[in-house]
This record gives sequence, structure tokens and C-alpha cells, in this order.
Amino acid sequence: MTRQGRRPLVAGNWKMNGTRSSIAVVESVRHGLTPDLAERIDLLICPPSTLIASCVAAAEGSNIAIGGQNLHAKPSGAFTGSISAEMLADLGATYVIVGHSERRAYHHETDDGVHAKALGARRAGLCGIICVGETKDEREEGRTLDIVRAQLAIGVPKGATGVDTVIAYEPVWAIGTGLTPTPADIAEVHASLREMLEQLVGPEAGRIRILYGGSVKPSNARELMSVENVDGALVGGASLVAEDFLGIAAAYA
Ligand SMILES: O=C(CO)COP(=O)(O)O
Repeated sequence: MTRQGRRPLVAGNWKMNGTRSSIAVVESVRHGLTPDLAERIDLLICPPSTLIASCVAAAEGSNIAIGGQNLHAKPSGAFTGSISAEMLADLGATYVIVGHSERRAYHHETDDGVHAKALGARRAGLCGIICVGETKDEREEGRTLDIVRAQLAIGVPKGATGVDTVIAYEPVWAIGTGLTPTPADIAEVHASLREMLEQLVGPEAGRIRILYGGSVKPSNARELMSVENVDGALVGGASLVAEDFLGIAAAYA
């Protein structure tokens, strides 16, 4: 199911969940991953930053990558409580989520801020997962495509490549609610995002993966992952349970 050479990516976002005992989830995913699946897809787990180093150790030698959930755009400085891309990379992280809707909503992140963070990720050699998505009101007003295209146009840095950039379409109203858009709705948004990416970065757009996120579960993963232009999943709640996360990855088995 590799699409035009794009390797599927199944990514877990643990959000503000997990203590040291949660390392067992990484170990279980590692042990449960069949060699066949490991060969065909990329797996990523983004734990809270307190657990990045131990998750990196638990995943060492496997094809499970570890990423951050957020970063400060600057490499260092007087920014109490913040973490830079360089710090994440120093711990062994290789990805970082940028502009998740929870950060946009609760930490007032703007599209310009997302752009600056995506540049920060690239500077440190991390792959930035740039999140876009409409709210329930925006969807009901028929503004979905305008919203996500604007978020993409501002957020994605010039010269973005398939190596340093992943896009995640996460409708805000689908996150943690058990609701998902129809496959046709997802296909429409992903096609529009890919077309926008082509305008922004030219032919390289074909190498940039676009994930779907929002209430992805083992029970709906196969249907969602088979939608045109969906190159994987960004999973919240279900990524906290190894069996469920593996069940989602199994959509590619
Ligand atoms: O926000 C998400 C991943 O970043 C999606 O969360 P859920 O899978 O819990 O809906």
C-alpha cells in the first residue's frame, strides 16, 4: 500500500500521558511488531519529553522512531520551560509534532509560529509533523478547505522535503470524540492538501506524507488508511495501548 513511493507512517501522540512505567508500551510495540510489517511501514511514538530518552533506549535497534510533541523555535535562550529542536535531537528524537490543535487552542499557537517551529525542527535535523485541521464550526460553515489550505500555506517552510516534513490532517472535532469524517471527506481534504503542497514545494510534494488523525482505532484503521492520499495515521488515545497501536499498524499488514 505504499503510495507513489511514500512509506506509510503510523505515529502515536501520547499527549500528557505516561510515567516511567509507560516505557513498557514501547517494549510491547517493539516485540509485537512483525518483521514483515517493520519492513513496510515506519512507526513513531511521541511520548511526553520526560520520557523521550528512556523511550529512545527502549526502541534502540528497532524501526520505532521517537519524537517530541512540541518545540521552541529558537535553539536556546531565556525561555523558561521550553525545549528546543536541538535538545530533542540530543535525546535521540528524530521527529517532532508541530502545531497540534491542542497547542493552537490552549497555547495560542499561530500559523506563523508553526512556520518558525517547522524551521527550528529542520535546523536540528528533525522531521516536523505539521498539523492542520478545522473546528466543528468551520466545517459546518463549509470552510474546511480554506482553513486547512491557509494553515498549510503559512506553516510549511519553503523548500520542505519528504525527509524533513510530514503533514497531519486532524479535524479538531474528530480528536478524542470517536467521530471521524467520511472516507470521501478525508479524500477531498487530502487531495486539496496535496495540490496545495505542489504549489508550495513543486514536485517534492509527491514525497511528503500526509497523515490522517482523529479517533483512529484498530476497528476503523483499515478503512481510513485505504483512502486516497492518506499515508498513515497520527493516533492519540489508541497509541497508549500497545495492542491497539499495533492493531492500527496492522491496517498495513
Ligand atoms: O490528536 C490526536 C493525535 O495527535 C488524535 O487523538 P485521538 O486519536 O485520541 O482522537
